Amino acid sequence: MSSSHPGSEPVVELRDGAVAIGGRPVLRHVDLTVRQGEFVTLLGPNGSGKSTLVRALTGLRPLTLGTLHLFGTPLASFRDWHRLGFVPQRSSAASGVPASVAEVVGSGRLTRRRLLRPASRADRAAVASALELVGLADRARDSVATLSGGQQQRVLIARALAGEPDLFFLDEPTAGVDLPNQQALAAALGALSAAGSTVVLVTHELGPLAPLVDRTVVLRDGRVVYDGAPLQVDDAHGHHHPSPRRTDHHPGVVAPFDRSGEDVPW
Ligand SMILES: Nc1ncnc2c1ncn2[C@@H]1O[C@H](COP(=O)(O)OP(=O)(O)OP(=O)(O)O)[C@@H](O)[C@H]1O
Repeated sequence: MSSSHPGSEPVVELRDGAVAIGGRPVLRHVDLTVRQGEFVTLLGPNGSGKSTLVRALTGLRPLTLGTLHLFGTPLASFRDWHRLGFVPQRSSAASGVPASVAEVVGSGRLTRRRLLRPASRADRAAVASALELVGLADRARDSVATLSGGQQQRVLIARALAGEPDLFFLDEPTAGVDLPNQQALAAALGALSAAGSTVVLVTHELGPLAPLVDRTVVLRDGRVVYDGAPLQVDDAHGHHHPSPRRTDHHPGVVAPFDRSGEDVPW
């Protein structure tokens, strides 16, 4: 099992995980351990099962086979959902109901708040610091609908950050997002990672996120075919190159392995 943080606690442990949807196998024999503080990217072609894996790891998509532990607790008895943040794929922050940026971000505090209690000073501080982190502090009072698509994506990330998760899942957060917004996102995730949070990120294109990554997992046809040192996505050629970045921060990192035995993992 590959790990860039060999000494730290596992926060996700999936053993022999399988997911079938409508009787069709989508994930098969997936073993994945993510340790506290790791920044892991999930790569793989369209339909390889990346989104399904993230949904399975967050408990949203039931496993057909296998076991999942979150923070050392079996999924069935796990209750600390406020420890997880999740930004799903292709979601929009604008709902049609007029809502300010601060309101949307504040909704990310609900898993930490008692029902019907007004927002506390801690809630307001968490919203403010999440907006600061994604670079939207000056837009707090604006209607979400007035923001660009990339800024709305940052609002959703701030909403997840406002819950102060220590395990953060993002499904293609940079898809369709322009470079300045990608850079703002990279800065936010960099700060989160530097503070010790664990990040699991699905992406097709790393862009400014590349320097943050300390481990890459590649899926193909619902299986893990690579788990090891960071790879860079080469969109033009559809394959990956090993990246020299960040492994030098982890001299204990084990050599990457390729479970398929092929040079190019997809
Ligand atoms: N709700 C669903 N109903 C039916 N099939 C599904 C569903 N969710 C996923 N699948 C199928 O499971 C397979 C894996 O899908 P998934 O979205 O996990 O892949 P992905 O690697 O995230 O793809 P992409 O990069 O396009 O987002 C695909 O063949 C998809 O059609």
